[in-house]
This record gives sequence, structure tokens and C-alpha cells, in this order.
Amino acid sequence: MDMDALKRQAAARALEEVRDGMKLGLGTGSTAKHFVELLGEKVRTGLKVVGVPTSEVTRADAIRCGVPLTTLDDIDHLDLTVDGADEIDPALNLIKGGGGALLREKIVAAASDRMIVIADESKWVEVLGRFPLPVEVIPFGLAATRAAMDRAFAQSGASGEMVIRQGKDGHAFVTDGGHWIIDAHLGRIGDAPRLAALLSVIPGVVEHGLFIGLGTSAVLAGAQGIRVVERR
Ligand SMILES: O=C(CO)[C@H](O)[C@H](O)COP(=O)(O)O
Repeated sequence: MDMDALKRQAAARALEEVRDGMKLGLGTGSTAKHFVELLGEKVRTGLKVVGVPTSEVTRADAIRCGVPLTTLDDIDHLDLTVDGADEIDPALNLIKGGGGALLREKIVAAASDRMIVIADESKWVEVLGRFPLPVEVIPFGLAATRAAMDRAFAQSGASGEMVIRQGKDGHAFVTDGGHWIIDAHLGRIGDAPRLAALLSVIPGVVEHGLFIGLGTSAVLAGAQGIRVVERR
């Protein structure tokens, strides 16, 4: 079975958790897109939900699929967020932001009672860090921010190259919030909660892609079927 079919299976399993009347966070990425499409099918057959998209891309997808939308300006709390991830460890800590939407994704996940992470099995890792860690930064003072990030990596026992993400046009990729992303190629993040705390206090860092304690369950689709992992 191809990867896309596995992603759709994970999305379909997460959809089983959706109930009438729920306020939903809608993730970003190729797996979350399947969820939005399947949710749209349910809405067309009468399911009443409202969604908050985590990116402009997801907003457009949700509108195309007929999913009613609201914002976290109009409501302050969500029942459930369903989103993908770039890596998931056994504590359900995540690396997110491969699609550049980590800031809104984290705001939405943090406003939700539950976050179901949907993915194919390839995203499951024993230790985070093989996937480059996305860190959303303010372009102003970038050299100082990079130096502070380097110190944070060292204090948490990590190190690696930092690369400013580029868009298709060859210029710096700009997030929905108007910021840049540095992808940190760390290889191994031995203490993800500590690194998350250290990055969070750097003034030029808007947000980082370590999601600690936000995922409540993971739905993983693989060749052997679906596996659901609950956070302990
Ligand atoms: O964090 C994300 C976007 O910012 C995505 O959830 C993550 O990159 C996974 O994407 P995909 O489902 O396409 O593999």
C-alpha cells in the first residue's frame, strides 16, 4: 500500500473520534489534508462541526470541502485537534513544522482538549531529531538569534547545522505569520523537553517545532494495519 493510502487510513480512523457539535482544530500537511477531505464528506451528509484551520492552505482546503470555519478570535477553546507530524516519539512528543505551519498549529493544539496525531508508521521514532527541527524566527537580529539557539542546543546536549528554509522562488520561506524558519539539523535530541524550554525563552524565536505534552494520542497507519498509541 502506498504512503498516501496509509495517511488516508490514519485520517479516517481519527474521524471516528469526531462527534456532532465539536469544535475542531484542522492541521496542515498531506495527512491532515486527508482528514479535512473526509470531514467534508461527513459534513455533506449532515455532521455539524466547526473548524479552526492551522494555515491559509488548510483554510482554502476546508472551504473547498465545505467544512464550516471559525477562528480563535471568536471562540477560545476547541474540543479536538487532528494534525500530522514529522516525528513522533514514544512519549508522544513531536517534531512539527515541516510544512511551515508550526506556530498556528501549536496555538490551535494548545487551545484543544485533545490532539490526535495522524501519520504513517515512518514518522514513529525512538528519539526525535533525525528530521530537522523547524524554528520560526524573526528576521531582525538573525545572527544573534542563531548564536542563542546554538547555546540552547549545546546546553541540551545537541548540536548541528542551521539552515534558513528557502521557498520555491529561492528566497527565504515566509510563514503565514510573516516570519522565517531555521531548520536545525540536530540528528538526535536527547532531551526534547529541555531543548523546548531553552528555545522558548530566546527573544528572536517566535516558536519552535517541538510539541511537548500536546499530543494525547497518535494514530499510526502501517502495512500491518492501524496502531493507536495513547499518551501515558
Ligand atoms: O507540521 C506540519 C506542517 O507544519 C505537518 O503536520 C507535518 O509536516 C507532517 O506533514 P505530512 O502529513 O505532509 O507528512
